[in-house]
Amino acid sequence: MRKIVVGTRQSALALTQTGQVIDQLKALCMEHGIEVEFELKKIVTKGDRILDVTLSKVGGKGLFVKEIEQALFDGEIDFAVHSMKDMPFQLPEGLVVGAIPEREDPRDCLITKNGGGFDELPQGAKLGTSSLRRACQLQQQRPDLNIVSVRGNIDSRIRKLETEGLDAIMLAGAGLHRMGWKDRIDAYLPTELCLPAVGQGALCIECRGDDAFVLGLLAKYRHEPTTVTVTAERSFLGRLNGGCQVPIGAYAQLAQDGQITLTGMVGSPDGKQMIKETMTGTDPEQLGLHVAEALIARGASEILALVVE
Ligand SMILES: NCc1[nH]cc(CCC(=O)O)c1CC(=O)O
Repeated sequence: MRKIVVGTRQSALALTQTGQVIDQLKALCMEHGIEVEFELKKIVTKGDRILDVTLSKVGGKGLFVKEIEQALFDGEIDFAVHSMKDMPFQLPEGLVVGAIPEREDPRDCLITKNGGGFDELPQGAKLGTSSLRRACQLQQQRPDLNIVSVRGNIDSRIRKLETEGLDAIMLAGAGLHRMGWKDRIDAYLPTELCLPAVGQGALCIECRGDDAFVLGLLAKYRHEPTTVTVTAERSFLGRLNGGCQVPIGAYAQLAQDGQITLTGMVGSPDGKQMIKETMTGTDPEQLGLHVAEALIARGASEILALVVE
């Protein structure tokens, strides 16, 4: 029987979502009469070791995936489960996205001290997030908010609500849903108020480009609407060169008739500058490029250049 070794980070969320992927793949194998055994391998990444520095200062997104990709190259693992939003735009030569499974809720949400929603945050409220994208969009609505940087895994961030005396923290709903912590969420932020990160709520199954067995299995697991919408969002990100952690958001939806609607935003961390565009099309890659180019025509590159410095 063929054994497939699955690589993952060792955070509670990573282990939970990888376990869920393996369970779904096992069911799929049963259905198709494919005999496979799965083994989980935990990998400690640089992003997990450096938790006390703002991500953008230590090298951005790639931090969570490099060691895992090395394990793929070395044949120590056969595929890896990542959060799509942690994936850099370009994969290294030889590795591919084997499948994008069905997306969880893409929205950001609030866990608040007083149990209220966004409108109930007190004047000058201390809001914990280290995402420049979240800071930008909430400060644009509420310049009085006092943004406090909090990093760490979602469990430690929730603890910081109390230990750091915050009024609220902002997290991706998807992570909390997957952990079974839905009841901790006090409010969902509509995507019109806070555009999610590119790929938020989606997973990325990465494997070797020449592993026909794994590719064949993963092809059965792919979710078409999620693949289309996330492809549009990532095409947008790629055109803006948004490889590291920058205030960029995007969200695409696919209608019954095949029309994709993509909204993209670029802003400054203080929310004083923010530009947004929405367009519709049928080719996800082209649509992503068009929305990015519309924002570039309105000064997106200049806004982003100030952040990266
Ligand atoms: N940046 C960390 C990260 N990467 C993926 C998720 C979970 C949500 C998802 O899968 O998109 C989170 C936590 C968060 O942003 O709250």
